[in-house]
Amino acid sequence: TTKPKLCYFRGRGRMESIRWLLAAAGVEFEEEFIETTEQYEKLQKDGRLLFGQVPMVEVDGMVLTQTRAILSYLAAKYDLYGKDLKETVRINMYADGTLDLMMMTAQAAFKPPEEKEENLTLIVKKAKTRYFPAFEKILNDHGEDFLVGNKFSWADIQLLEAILMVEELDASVLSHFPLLKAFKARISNIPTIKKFLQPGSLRKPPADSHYVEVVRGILQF
Ligand SMILES: CCCCC[C@H]1O[C@@H](O)C[C@@H]1SC[C@H](NC(=O)CC[C@H](N)C(=O)O)C(=O)NCC(=O)O
Repeated sequence: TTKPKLCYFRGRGRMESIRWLLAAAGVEFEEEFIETTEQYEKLQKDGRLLFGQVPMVEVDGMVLTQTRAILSYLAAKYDLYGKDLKETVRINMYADGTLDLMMMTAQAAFKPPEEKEENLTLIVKKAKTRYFPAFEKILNDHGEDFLVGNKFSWADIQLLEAILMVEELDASVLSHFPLLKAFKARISNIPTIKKFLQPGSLRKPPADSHYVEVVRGILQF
């Protein structure tokens, strides 16, 4: 079978959660990096970007865009989306929350220098006062190893990804969240995730100024 092909910039952005989900599911994928405006315009001209945007993933004979549509398709395809609708809606709630948090970090690199520090402080504050307390409570109330149905799901993958992303901004961010600390250790040790966290995997580094310049140049913003 042909591997899924991911088409995005050479960075995290909105594509990183898709890389995480595929890696956690043990699915190998290929990547096409958009480095020039010509590449981007060709994709648009060829009608491969429904709304003229990326991420775009070619999988199962389809050309998919819209990050959440792609994530939910892959979560369902790899049995990471709950056993019934009530589990699925909880996974969606948790996934949307972590996506909101991760999009804040994705856009942080694009803030003007004078706003950078304040914005990063705000992200860590949101993580510590809004998102992590919610997940700490879920783990506490359900007393299970995973967020939903005592089974590994897409929600667990996104929460770990979000935790690691915020720890890159403030390494002590979990100091008041013991259950999240244990969750992080547990999920990081799942073999497919452990492998993805090692050097040499297709995981992307935090955005640097070169990445920001390339994306700005291509998207003309
Ligand atoms: C570090 C990542 C930040 C890079 C910038 C990205 O963050 C997003 O805010 C924008 C980009 S991602 C690239 C952007 N894609 C989207 O905004 C997709 C949004 C869509 N709802 C989705 O979820 O996939 C893009 O193609 N824009 C061209 C343009 O709309 O004409």
